[in-house]
Amino acid sequence: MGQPVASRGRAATPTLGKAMLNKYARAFFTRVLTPFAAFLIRRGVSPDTVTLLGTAGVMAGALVFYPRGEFFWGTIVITLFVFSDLVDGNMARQLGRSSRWGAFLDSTLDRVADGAIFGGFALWYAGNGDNNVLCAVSIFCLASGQVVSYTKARGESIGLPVAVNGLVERAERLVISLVAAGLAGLHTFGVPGIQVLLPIALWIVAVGSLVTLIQRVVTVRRESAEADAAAAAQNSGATP
Ligand SMILES: CCCCCCCC/C=C\CCCCCCCC(=O)OC[C@H](COP(=O)(O)O[C@@H]1[C@H](O)[C@H](OP(=O)(O)O)[C@@H](O)[C@H](O)[C@H]1O)OC(=O)CCCCCCC/C=C\CCCCCCCC
Ligand SMILES: Nc1ccn([C@@H]2O[C@H](COP(=O)(O)O)[C@@H](O)[C@H]2O)c(=O)n1
Ligand SMILES: [Mg+2]
Ligand SMILES: [Mg+2]
Repeated sequence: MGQPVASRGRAATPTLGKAMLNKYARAFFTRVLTPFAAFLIRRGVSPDTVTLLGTAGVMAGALVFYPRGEFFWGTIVITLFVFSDLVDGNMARQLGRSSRWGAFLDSTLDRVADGAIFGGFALWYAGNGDNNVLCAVSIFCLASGQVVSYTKARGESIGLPVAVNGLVERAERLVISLVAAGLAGLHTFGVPGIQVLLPIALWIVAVGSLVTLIQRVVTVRRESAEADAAAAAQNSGATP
C-alpha cells in the first residue's frame, strides 16, 4: 500500500518474464498518443469516457463484422478503438487522477473487449466459417486469455507480487490476432490464400496463452509457498 495509486499495478510489476510489446512498444505509443490524450483533456473528455467508448467500439467492430466473416472491416474498426486503452491511462496520468476506480474499470472492460473479439471469431467458425476445431480454438483463446489475466489479479489480491507477465500477455494476444484477421480479410478483396493467417494466429495465441498460464501459475505457487513459509517462521519465532 506504500506506492502512490498512479504507479501501482502493471507498471510497478518487476520485469521478470515481461512480454515484448509491453516492454518495447508501450513507450513508443505513449509518446505518439500523448498529444491526442492532451487534446481530449482540453475538450473536457474524461478518462472513464474514453475507456467506455473504446470498449463499445471494439465490441461493435468484433460482434458486427467478425461473425459475418468481414475480417478486414472488423479489424479496421477495432484498431480505431483499441488504442483507447493506452489513451485512457495516459489521460489519467496527465491529469494526475489515476484512480483505483479507473484501474478497475480499465481492467474489467479489457476482459469484455477480449470476450467480444474472440467470441466474434468463434461465432464465425460456428456459423458460415463452418469449422468446429477453429471454433473450439477461438473459445480456448477467449477462456485462456481471461484466466491468464485472472491469475495475476487474484495473486495480487492475496498479497503476492506475481513477478512475471509471461510470454503472451494481452497486447501480444491482440496484435497477433488483429494483424492476422486484418490480413486474412484481404481475401474478400481477391488476395489468394491469405485467409490461412487467421487459423495460424489463433493456434499461436492458444498455445502462447497456455504457456503464459503455466508461467503465472508456477510463479504464484512459488511465491505463495515462500510467503507461507515466511509467515510460519515469523509465527514460530513469536510464540515461545
Ligand atoms: C492491409 C492490411 C490490413 C490489416 C489491418 C491491420 C490493422 C492493424 C491491426 C492490428 C493492430 C492491433 C493493435 C493492438 C494494440 C493493442 C494495444 C493495447 O490495447 O494493449 C493493451 C495493453 C494494456 O495494458 P494494461 O497493462 O493497461 O492492461 C492490463 C492487461 O490487460 C492485463 O492482461 P494480461 O496481460 O494479464 O493478460 C490485465 O491483467 C490487466 O488487468 C490490465 O490492466 O497495452 C500494452 O500492453 C502496451 C503495449 C501496446 C503495444 C501496441 C502495439 C501495437 C503494434 C502494432 C500495431 C500496428 C500493426 C499494424 C500492422 C499492419 C499489418 C498489415
Ligand atoms: N478510466 C481510467 C483508465 C485508466 N486509469 C489509470 O490508468 C492505468 C492504466 O493505464 P493504461 O496506460 O494501461 O491505460 C490504470 O491502472 C489507472 O491507474 C484511470 O485512472 N482511469
Ligand atoms: Mg487503459
Ligand atoms: Mg485496458
